[in-house]
Amino acid sequence: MPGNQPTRMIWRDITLFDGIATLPAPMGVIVAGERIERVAPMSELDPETLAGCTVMASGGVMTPGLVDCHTHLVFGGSRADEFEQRLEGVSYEEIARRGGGILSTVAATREASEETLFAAARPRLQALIDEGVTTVEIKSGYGLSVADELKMLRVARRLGEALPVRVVTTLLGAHALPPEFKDDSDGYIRLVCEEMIPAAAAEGLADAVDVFCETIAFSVAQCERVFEAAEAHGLPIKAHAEQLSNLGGSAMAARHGALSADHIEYLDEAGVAALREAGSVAVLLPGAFHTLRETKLPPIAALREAGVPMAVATDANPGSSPIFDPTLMLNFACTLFRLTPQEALAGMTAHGARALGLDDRRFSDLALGRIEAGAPADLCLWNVDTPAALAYAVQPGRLRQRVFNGEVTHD
Ligand SMILES: N=CN[C@@H](CCC(=O)O)C(=O)O
Ligand SMILES: [Zn+2]
Repeated sequence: MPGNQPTRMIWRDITLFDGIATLPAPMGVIVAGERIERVAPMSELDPETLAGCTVMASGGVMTPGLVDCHTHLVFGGSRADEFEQRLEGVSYEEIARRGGGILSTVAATREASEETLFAAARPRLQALIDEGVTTVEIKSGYGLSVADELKMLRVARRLGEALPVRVVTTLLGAHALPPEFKDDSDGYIRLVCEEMIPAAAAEGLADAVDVFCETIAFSVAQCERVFEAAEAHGLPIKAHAEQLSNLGGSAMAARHGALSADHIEYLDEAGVAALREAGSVAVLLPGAFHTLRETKLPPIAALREAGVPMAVATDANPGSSPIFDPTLMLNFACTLFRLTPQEALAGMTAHGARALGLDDRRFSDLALGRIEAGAPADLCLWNVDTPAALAYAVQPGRLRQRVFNGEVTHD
């Protein structure tokens, strides 16, 4: 289909999940060029309008292209051995303290050339695309030196040029303490602030800056320094916070206007209030919760009550979430976190886009994650009866058509 597709296309008689709510069939969606031109019940589309359109499909469930707003899919090596250790009872934190975990991926990533990293990441990203992802965030964080972090970000950018997907890059220099700074974590934070962030900004390689605020990573004060450096370079911020303990990293990030606080199993009431006040998104990562067999649930009811938007993402990475399947995450978000299927879908569309600043809120006028007139035509048509069925069954292969920026890429 790519190359010779019609200029005006209609999907007719569909059930529509528009990013927030379900509009029952029969709805029609008209795409002209790269944008959505019209979204309306079929009864409101007159014969003249329909006559100028090529019918791409009749029936089915349409959603916005999925937005996976939290991944670490560029990395070297594998951590299958640690998976085995965890099955023998060694905890994620203990593995990290022994110098494994993130640091073992850092060693393999430093070792790998840009080419090797690109070749390894490409099929991982393709797996997400084949299950409906049209926008993906990719973090650095396994380089932990200026050169290696930039190398990772370059690979992420190249992936976005090579494949039909929007790639948003995030510099995660403050992910773990590299061995050469073993006894000098403040020294490493200085490197992140004074060299890494300026270098990534100068080369235009980072769309945002992230930190890992945790007892096994960096303190709230250190993360705040990173945020101040990001702000000085005009880069939006986000945080891995309250994953394994409650340090108050989310509230601090919210005070700095963070796009999102991610993981947040240990988020307390004050943290929920801070996210609400800042308009930050709570990014839920059920893949990590599942893989690490966590027991502390994120405060879903409090977030819901406060009206904090909840996003859902794969967290695809070699350690805590080696899962490259977005629709499985919809299911996990419901079964593990008790989101409704509609909330889970909004989490991987409209709210996922907001967690990246791509919802026309502050950093972009793209309005991704929504099916509405004027928005970029990133769409998925699914072989399911209802939007909820996408979260209900764990069944890859239900994507019938995928439209990226007005181009049909899967048919
Ligand atoms: N929490 C910190 N960072 C990653 C894990 C990375 C890893 O274990 O390699 C996460 O989002 O889960
Ligand atoms: Zn992460």
